[in-house]
Amino acid sequence: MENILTANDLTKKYKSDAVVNRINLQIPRGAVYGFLGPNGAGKTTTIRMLLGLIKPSHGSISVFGKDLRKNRIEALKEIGALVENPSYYGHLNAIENLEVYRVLRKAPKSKIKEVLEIVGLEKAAKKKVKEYSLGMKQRLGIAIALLGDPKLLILDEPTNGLDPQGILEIRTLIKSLAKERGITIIVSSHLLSEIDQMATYVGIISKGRLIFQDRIEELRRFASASVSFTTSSPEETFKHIVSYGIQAYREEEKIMVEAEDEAIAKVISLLVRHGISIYRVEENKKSLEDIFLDLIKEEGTNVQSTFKSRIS
Ligand SMILES: Nc1ncnc2c1ncn2[C@@H]1O[C@H](COP(=O)(O)OP(=O)(O)OP(=O)(O)O)[C@@H](O)[C@H]1O
Repeated sequence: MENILTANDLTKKYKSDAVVNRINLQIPRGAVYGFLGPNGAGKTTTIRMLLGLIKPSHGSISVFGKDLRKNRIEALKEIGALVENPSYYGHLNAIENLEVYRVLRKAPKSKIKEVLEIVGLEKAAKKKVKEYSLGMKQRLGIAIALLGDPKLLILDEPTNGLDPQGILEIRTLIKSLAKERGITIIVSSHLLSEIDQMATYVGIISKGRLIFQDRIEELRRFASASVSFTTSSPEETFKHIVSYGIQAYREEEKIMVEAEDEAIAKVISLLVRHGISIYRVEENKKSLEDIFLDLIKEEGTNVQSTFKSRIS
């Protein structure tokens, strides 16, 4: 699939600290790309570089096949963004706020009604923005970002601070912008549960490094279950399973095996053949949240090294 945005070796250093450290991003056309990482991981810094708001210390960014450094104005025309608390004129209503940006963007007047409808603010269009809820303000921010008919929308933590209803509304809006309008979206968050519910691709950043990037299904694959065997002789059980060529590991008295039907059936018949009593066979599903936490742990984990091969 064609990448609408790529970043190579992107790095930002403050003094000698690399807060974004040689990351490679690939954002496929039409994706909702969840840019996930704990607070302070480097999401905002990366996004600010993608938007040309700060200069990378090293590396390059290409938007729609063009180098951002050389074609800044042209590239940025195709991008709409909502980055941290946008400033509004509180004493003006949504239409009046949008008018300010419409003139700057040189968009036609008809755009204002259109974007208000897209974000579901048409009924509140004449209300003063200072009376808006945070969720409404975020939707107005997205409306402003849509004024220039962007092909790529970059949203930095758009659901931060919202109540569950507000979060749901923004999430629904993001999904529909991608699905119905074909807009590619990069959306950052520190919550995997958020990203899980709207993203088709995910990039995970931790301490300035990109530690995973792929389709969200690939991340889910790591949430696949393992099966634990509790038997009369863990030692023997482990020995037999491994000698049969099935991957297994020990967790105290339990022997863990990947939960593929064939493997489980083989293990059971093997143990029965060797006269080992099977007390319990249990399925243990690792949640996506567990995987995310594993990934961002200080020390590299098995999961992380498995993921490394997925990052180009
Ligand atoms: N202008 C700056 N000078 C020095 N350090 C900075 C500057 N801007 C950001 N940082 C540092 O870079 C790191 C990454 O910050 P960044 O805001 O990109 O993280 P983030 O992933 O967006 O987190 P959050 O969700 O908390 O905003 C942080 O440790 C931050 O303190």
